Amino acid sequence: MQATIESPPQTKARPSSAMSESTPTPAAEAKIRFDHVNFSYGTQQALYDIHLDIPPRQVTAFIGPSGCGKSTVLRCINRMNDMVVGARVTSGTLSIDGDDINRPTQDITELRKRVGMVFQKSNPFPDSIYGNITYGLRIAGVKDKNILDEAVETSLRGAALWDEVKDRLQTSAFGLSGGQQQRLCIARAVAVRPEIILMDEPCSALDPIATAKVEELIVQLKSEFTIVMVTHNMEQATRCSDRTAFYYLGKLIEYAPTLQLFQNPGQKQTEEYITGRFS
Ligand SMILES: Nc1ncnc2c1ncn2[C@@H]1O[C@H](COP(=O)(O)OP(=O)(O)OP(=O)(O)O)[C@@H](O)[C@H]1O
Repeated sequence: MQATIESPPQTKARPSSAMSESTPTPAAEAKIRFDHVNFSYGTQQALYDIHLDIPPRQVTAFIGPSGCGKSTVLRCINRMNDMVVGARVTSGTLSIDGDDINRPTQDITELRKRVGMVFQKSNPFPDSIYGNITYGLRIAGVKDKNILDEAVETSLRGAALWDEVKDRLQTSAFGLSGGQQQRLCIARAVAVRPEIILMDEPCSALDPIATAKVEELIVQLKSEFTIVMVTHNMEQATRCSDRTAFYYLGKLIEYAPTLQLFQNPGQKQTEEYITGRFS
């Protein structure tokens, strides 16, 4: 039996090696499902038998030491790893709403419409605030100014940025502070109404006040979006996420409700990592 989201807590938290001996059971509520996924960069295997269900409209955090594979798992979800020559899923299935996203007929542009991404370092386009938010809609062919205006206001409100920027929408996005730029990038991701938003260490370049705003935003956004975030900050995982996955050396060691994982870890390696006794 795999680490399905309906399982009782004790059975959710298990090492991937234990999962690999089991038979998958469909989880009706899984938005994203990794089913025994192995992944390699060329000849170097980076992920081993990743098996987890990510529920819809919750925040799932990925934690673990540097190089353990968190970002690789995240980038499998929107096939960002395709951009690396030789990188590929070597076995297993990764599905969203039951559809295998690595099937030959998968349209990558469609996939990336469904799966937005926010990066570690904010990356506004060299354009106005308005231009940044409307970019995705304009390349999708939306020309109606009323629709674009409404999307700008809704997205900026959704990213808790509207009040701060509503009087300077036509000014450069580079004129915003680092924290505002990161919230702008979240608003830009939200504007195209994806189903899933991936966040790779979204607060690592921010000060504590900007971090608090982005964390608050992440918690608000989960009412509409499925959020998966990589973080090195365990307090952040505790504050923001519903479920946490701990990885080590390319393996999923433990996956459980966040409070359970931090208060009562089921694996020795998890306990050593979260208590800072990891060697
Ligand atoms: N583009 C790449 N080409 C080759 N190997 C890569 C590439 N990206 C990552 N790797 C390797 O895959 C493994 C997992 O890396 P990944 O970046 O997913 O780890 P991570 O847990 O996100 O690390 P960090 O916390 O430092 O960002 C590492 O051994 C890394 O060297």
